[in-house]
Amino acid sequence: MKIGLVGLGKMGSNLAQNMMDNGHEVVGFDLNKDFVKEVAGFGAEAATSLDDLLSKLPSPKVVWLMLPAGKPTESTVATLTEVLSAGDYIVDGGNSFWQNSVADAKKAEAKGINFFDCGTSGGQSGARHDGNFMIGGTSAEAFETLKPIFEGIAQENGYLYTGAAGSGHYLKMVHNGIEYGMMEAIGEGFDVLEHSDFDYDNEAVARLWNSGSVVRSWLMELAQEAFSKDANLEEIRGTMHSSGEGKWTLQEALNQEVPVPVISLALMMRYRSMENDTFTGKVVSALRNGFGGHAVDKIK
Ligand SMILES: O=C(O)[C@H](O)[C@@H](O)[C@H](O)[C@H](O)COP(=O)(O)O
Repeated sequence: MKIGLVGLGKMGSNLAQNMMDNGHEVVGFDLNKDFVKEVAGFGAEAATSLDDLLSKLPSPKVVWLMLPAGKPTESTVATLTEVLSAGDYIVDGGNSFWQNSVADAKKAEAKGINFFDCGTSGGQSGARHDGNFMIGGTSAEAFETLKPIFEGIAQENGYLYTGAAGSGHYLKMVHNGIEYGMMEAIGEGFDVLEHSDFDYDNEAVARLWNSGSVVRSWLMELAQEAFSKDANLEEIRGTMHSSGEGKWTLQEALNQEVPVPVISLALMMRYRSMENDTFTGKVVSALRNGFGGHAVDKIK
């Protein structure tokens, strides 16, 4: 199949190579010309604009987006919905908010365009080989056309058509909520070890836990790899950025009145990590001092 891939950053470029390895042709476009050059070097056909990309695709056209969630994806989907024809396909492979996907699908489907929201997991290595894909969209019947692509680029059992548009990105959102909780628990465990009176070797512990223990996992393997390069992670700060999916999971859980204490605290810890000091801390410290005369740490 010939696929138009828009967005050739780390994920898009790896996905392009994965698609080509699996016998598909890729026409690639990115606003960054260097990225286009790079995938052309791997054998993809280079497009100079979105229009150029579309002109190089046979009908029905399959246009796959690997763009940052939010404006870049939304504006590209809006343009594609205008210019594509009934029977064409849009696949949003980014981390879009699921309600945006529901709205995008509605507009596309009103013109007869098939819309699929595809949560993509497995990081950069998953995009390159044996990825994991959670796909909602227009219909199971329309999905049959895209199936051969997923058969090749996903690992065995690594893709699922989950039903109506929005359900793919909804599932990816919850997946990432779980990811927040798991990573926070791993981080906290190593923090306790770090503060203990014993002298643990973090890399050796991660390797041990990866060798048959209950908490063996890809995340633990990544921890092992990180500790192998920097035994106590002295070179990196503990600020934990977030792109929104943990927040969306919590918001959805609140809407549905589902208790998610672990995910919500993991998210709060990410926010806390972004501040050196907190106003909460100052207020609590002042109050302790007020009622109990407890010491406060002065800034100067
Ligand atoms: O499953 C995955 O491969 C990851 O979840 C991937 O999609 C990405 O690394 C996260 O979106 C980061 O999310 P945060 O920036 O919110 O941690």
